[in-house]
This record gives sequence, C-alpha cells and structure tokens, in this order.
Amino acid sequence: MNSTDSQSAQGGLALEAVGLGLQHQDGWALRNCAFELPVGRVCGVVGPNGAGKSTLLALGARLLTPTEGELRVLGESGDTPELRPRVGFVAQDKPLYPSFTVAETLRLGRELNPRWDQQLAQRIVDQGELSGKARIGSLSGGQRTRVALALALGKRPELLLLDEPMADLDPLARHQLMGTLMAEAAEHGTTIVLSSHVLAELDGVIDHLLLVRSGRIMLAGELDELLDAHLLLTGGGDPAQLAGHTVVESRSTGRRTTALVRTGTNTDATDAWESSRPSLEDLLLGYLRSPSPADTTTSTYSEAAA
Ligand SMILES: Nc1ncnc2c1ncn2[C@@H]1O[C@H](COP(=O)(O)OP(=O)(O)OP(=O)(O)O)[C@@H](O)[C@H]1O
Repeated sequence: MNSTDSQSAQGGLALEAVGLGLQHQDGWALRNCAFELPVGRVCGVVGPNGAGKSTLLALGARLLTPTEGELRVLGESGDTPELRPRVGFVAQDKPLYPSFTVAETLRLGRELNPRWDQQLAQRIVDQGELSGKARIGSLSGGQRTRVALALALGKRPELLLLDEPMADLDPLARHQLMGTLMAEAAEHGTTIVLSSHVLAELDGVIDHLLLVRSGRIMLAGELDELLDAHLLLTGGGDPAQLAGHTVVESRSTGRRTTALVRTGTNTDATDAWESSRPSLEDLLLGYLRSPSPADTTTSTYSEAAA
C-alpha cells in the first residue's frame, strides 16, 4: 500500500483526483486534473459557465466514468455498492419523480437509505411550509430544491455533492438551508462540496476552494492558505517592480495599477505599493480574469506556486 492509499483508507481524503479527465464527443470537459480534498471540509467549486464543475461533481457521484485517470471518493476507486449510501448528490436540475407527493418522496428516501434521518428530512420540508400531500410536479423550482436537499441530507451521507444548490432559492430559504448544511457539517463532520456562481454565498462558508477553468484545476487548497499566499497590490509604481512575485492579473486605470500576485520571496519589491490580503472575491476574480489556463495550467495550487 503506498502513502496515498493509506491516507485514503484512513478516511483522510474525501476526494482525490489523479490525472483525471473526461472527454465528450466534442472535446474534453476536464483534463489532467489533480487535487486532494480532506474529509470534513466545506469546499466551494467555482468557475465560469462550461468550466467543468458539474462534470466534476457527477464524476464524484459516479454518474460519469473518467476517460483517463481517476477520482477516488472516500478512498474508493470505483462505483462500489458500499460507497453509494456514503455519498449524497443534488444535481443542478434536481431530478425527482413529478407524480410522487412530498411525503412519498421522503418515504422512498427512507426505504432506500439505511441511515435515513426522517426527522432532519421532515424538518427541512416543514421549514418551507410544504404539504406532504403536494405533488412534486406542482412545486416551484425553489420548493423542489428544498425537497431534493431534504432527500440528500436525510440520507446522512459522509460526502454531500451539491451542484448549484442555492440557485433558485429565495434569500430566506437560502440562508436557512445554508445554516442547516453548516450545522450538519459541524455536527457530523460531513464533507460538503458545493458549486456556485454567487461568490457572496460562499464567503464565510467554505474553508476549501477548487477553482475550475476550461476543464483545468487552476487553484485547489485550504482557503486561508490560498489567501495568505496572495497579495492585492495597488499603486502607481512600475509593474516591473513586481518581478519578485507571480502576477496573476493586473489592471491599470490612469496611473494606478491593481495587481493580484502570488507572493514570492522578494517582498522588498512591493514596498512602494499598498498591499492587502485579498478577499475571496478578489482572489477568484483575479484568477478568472487572468490569461487562459489552456496551455499553462498546473494541477494543484502547490504545483502552481512552485
Ligand atoms: N452531455 C454532454 N455532451 C457533450 N458535452 C458536454 C456534455 N455535458 C457537458 N458538456 C461540455 O462539457 C463542458 C463542461 O460542462 P459542465 O456542465 O461540467 O460545466 P459547468 O462548469 O458545470 O458549467 P455551468 O456553470 O454552466 O453549469 C462544457 O464545455 C460542456 O459543453
């Protein structure tokens, strides 16, 4: 058993991608991805439309099979019967049986899942004031999302994969359900991986980040470490002074330049600049605006920083 196997077997890693790629007829949705997500983290998956976020989550849920490489889930390489009850997945389109009532949907969850938590699932449904007799097909998009989250959380998975879970929820429901998710993570150590385009929704919630762009992992790691390793610099200095750092992205308006840099060893070079720790939004926008990763991407933050 190599060191990676033993770490996974001890439950150290919820996800571990090695040379992961998924090819569709038209091209690669993900290519050469490598990252590790330790158990117990709340991980945000961020990236532009078409970046590969849903593909990554569907690979984790074993709805897709890699074309190359692998994505180990809770230490398991393939789609084993033992893995299924341990992983919950809410897809972007929240597929549920439209002819079932809410109560029948929860009953199905109870019958299919050995660790089913009826109280939790029922509480999530009740908070949305949904009648057990209502048919799924008659619910609004946000109400269906609530039922889908009740099903996924009621399963009591060790790993919860959520593809844009909050997109069609009203602000109160969003706040309520995010609170329930965080309480779940804190109480049971559930690993939560959620994709979102709403950066404000992730701020203060996630402690791990995966930034996907053009099918590549641009950044992966603990959020605090990533933020600590970058600086947001503002000034009228010569951008050539930033040579001691790796400039992720810079913009100039008039004589002022703002640059997001990965800090290097030569910090004297930036004395002439105002510097601050970037916010999550600064970090994400900087990387999303930076030149295309297609030819230059490295697979993990630590490699990228090397
Ligand atoms: N079934 C499919 N057949 C062919 N190509 C596909 C299929 N599903 C996804 N793709 C392509 O794979 C790439 C990644 O798609 P994916 O849905 O994973 O992106 P995403 O980051 O989730 O996007 P969004 O933010 O818009 O949901 C895109 O180029 C998309 O066109």
